[in-house]
Amino acid sequence: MKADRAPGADRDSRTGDSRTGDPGAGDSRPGAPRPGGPPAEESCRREPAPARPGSAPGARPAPEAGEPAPLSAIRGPGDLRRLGPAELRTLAGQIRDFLVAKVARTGGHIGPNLGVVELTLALHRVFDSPHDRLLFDTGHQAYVHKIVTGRQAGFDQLRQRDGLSGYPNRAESEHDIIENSHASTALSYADGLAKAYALRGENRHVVAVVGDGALTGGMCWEALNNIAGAGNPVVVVVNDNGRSYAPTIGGLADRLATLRLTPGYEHTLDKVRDALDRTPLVGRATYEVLHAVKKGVKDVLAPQGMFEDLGLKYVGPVDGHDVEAVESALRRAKAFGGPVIVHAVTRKGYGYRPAEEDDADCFHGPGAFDAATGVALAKPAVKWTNVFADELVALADERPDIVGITAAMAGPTGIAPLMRKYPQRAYDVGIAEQHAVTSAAGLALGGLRPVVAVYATFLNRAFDQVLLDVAMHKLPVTFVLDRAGITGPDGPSHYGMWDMSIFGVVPGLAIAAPRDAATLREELREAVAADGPTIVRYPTGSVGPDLPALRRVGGVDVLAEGAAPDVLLVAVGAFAHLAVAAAARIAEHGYGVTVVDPRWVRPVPDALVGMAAGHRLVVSVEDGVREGGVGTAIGQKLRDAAVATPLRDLGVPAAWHPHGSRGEILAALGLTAQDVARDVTGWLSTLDDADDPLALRVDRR
Ligand SMILES: Cc1ncc(C[n+]2csc(CCOP(=O)(O)OP(=O)(O)O)c2C)c(N)n1
Ligand SMILES: CC(=O)[C@@H](O)[C@H](O)COP(=O)(O)O
Ligand SMILES: [Mg+2]
Repeated sequence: MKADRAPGADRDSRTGDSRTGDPGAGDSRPGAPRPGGPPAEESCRREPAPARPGSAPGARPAPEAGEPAPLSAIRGPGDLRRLGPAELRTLAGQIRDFLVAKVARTGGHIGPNLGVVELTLALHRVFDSPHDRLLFDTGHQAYVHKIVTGRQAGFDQLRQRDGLSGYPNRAESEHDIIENSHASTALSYADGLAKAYALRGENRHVVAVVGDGALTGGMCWEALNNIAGAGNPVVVVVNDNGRSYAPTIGGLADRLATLRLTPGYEHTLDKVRDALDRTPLVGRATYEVLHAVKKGVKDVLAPQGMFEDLGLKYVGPVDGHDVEAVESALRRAKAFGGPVIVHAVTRKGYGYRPAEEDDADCFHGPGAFDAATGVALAKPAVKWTNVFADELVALADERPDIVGITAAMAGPTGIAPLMRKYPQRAYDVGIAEQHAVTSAAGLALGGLRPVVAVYATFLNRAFDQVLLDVAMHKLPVTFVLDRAGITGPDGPSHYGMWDMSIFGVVPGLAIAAPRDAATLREELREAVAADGPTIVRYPTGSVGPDLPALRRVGGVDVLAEGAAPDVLLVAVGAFAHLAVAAAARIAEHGYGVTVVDPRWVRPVPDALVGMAAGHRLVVSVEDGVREGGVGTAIGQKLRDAAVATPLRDLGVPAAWHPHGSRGEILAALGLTAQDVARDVTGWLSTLDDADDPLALRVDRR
């Protein structure tokens, strides 16, 4: 039973990647489908499903006459189990309509979720959540799971402050478990859960849904090794749509493609089966014999030894958009009683033409868009990512040793333009940040100048590789961290707030935090010219206007200064704009403020010591975690230099801050110009009154 297409007028597919304003990632990237290689299956493009006679081309066929409208009646998984095939078909179509209508308004992971409608329905019909545990790797594809577990009403506030999370969330539902949006963790959770149930004698199934992209992450294979070894009844559902953002790369992707795209094998089998079904008596027996032969045939034509050699039973490939076929595969897996892989072949964006035809990333995670056309609603703006992408290509034009690395995010991190212009000098390593770092170390040892572009939050998992494989070897690798600081809609596991603290302690590694486009270009060039490892980090979203310096002292830019040296306000990165605005407010109270941008924030520049000694108070403000951050490091440097000027450091508290918009979260943390001005003015007036300059209370909220 095939899925229905969501309604959709004929419309142009969205042009390019709205994240980077990239006019559309050509597919000349390494690892992209080879010309003449597998069919456009990986491009999430597909032939439109056959519409019912009489319906408009591309429109979803009208529900079958007399079918009940099941979506509104679905309040929990139990309601799914009462549905027959026709109602499931209607429900799948209604869920697609629902997803497009809601996510068009809020933005979110529409593509991944359109691809798992039937898969999720089948999961909840075969397994008994929450007694059985359903885990979603990365979790961005759990909207359908939320729809069928009683949370339809929350989608109007999807990913908004105090609204529904875009990922599973235990506070929302007993059906949810993994809240971490970092890929490749679900199988390890599943291994642990299954071991716990086995030890406690609890008869509960553990099912983990993992994407083909997440499967390129090393932790998955560590987990599979253990799952196979433990022999517990873990069901691993590989949601294979051939994509991360771009087509999934590497040998694993090729093997999965072989499995799902061996038309000869599947076609031959269908033909043989049809022919024999028409042959009475002997036909059936003959087919059973052939079916036994099938294993051998399959091993030759579509070798899935990869999994079976690990000791994992393999079931599939199964059409992930056919609820009955998926259910049948899941029931077999459930009954198997040991570790089993169910290989479901799906399509990202399935059933919504703008997503199906979006070659960039199949509407992986767009902002708000016009449901009728798929066109992004946000006005294109120059983003930090665009500035980096352009400067990297300029650098590559000048220096043949410059190469780029991405962990399956060439578009979102700005590596795509380099990949298009110099396909041999840009590497997509899959969702494998640890490998990306040490592979970059290898590239550097080989005489090249690697630039590793990842989101700040994802570099956390590669701390050891940065520390020992790169920095201990003093290798000139540059890490460009996009989405540094508070991002917003993706919630706490996505906040790139840890980098200046955890990587700030790495010996020999220098961290730059540009404040605008001009300093991003300048500091990127300084970074790739450095002898040792460097990080350049900047926030999500559009880049503000350039903020020129009055002068530069020892590498530190002076951005503003007042009549008297009352307070030295040290602004980290993009917070320079906030600091300059706060300084104007503080000046209204008669205090003089010197605003400086250190540019290179770790190690702390020496020039700050002299500047601090000449002021009554030092205040730092950073879009990063406060504990162990730049402010902490400045305080240590002042103490080491016996400079007694009191210091107060403002930053993001080390805590799990709930999702919302970046502005809302920063305001809630007191990181606005108004809040900073109020704090600094308060501290200065305390200094005026106190005879002990250190009698400063820190009454941060
Ligand atoms: C460690 C890590 N790196 C990068 C990402 C960004 N990311 C989110 S989803 C995604 C692609 C996932 O592909 P796949 O697992 O195949 O799921 P699909 O979106 O195709 O359903 C990536 C790279 C992440 N969440 N975690
Ligand atoms: C699930 C995931 O990790 C990414 O898809 C993330 O949601 C992208 O974030 P941006 O929207 O900031 O690119
Ligand atoms: Mg995928």
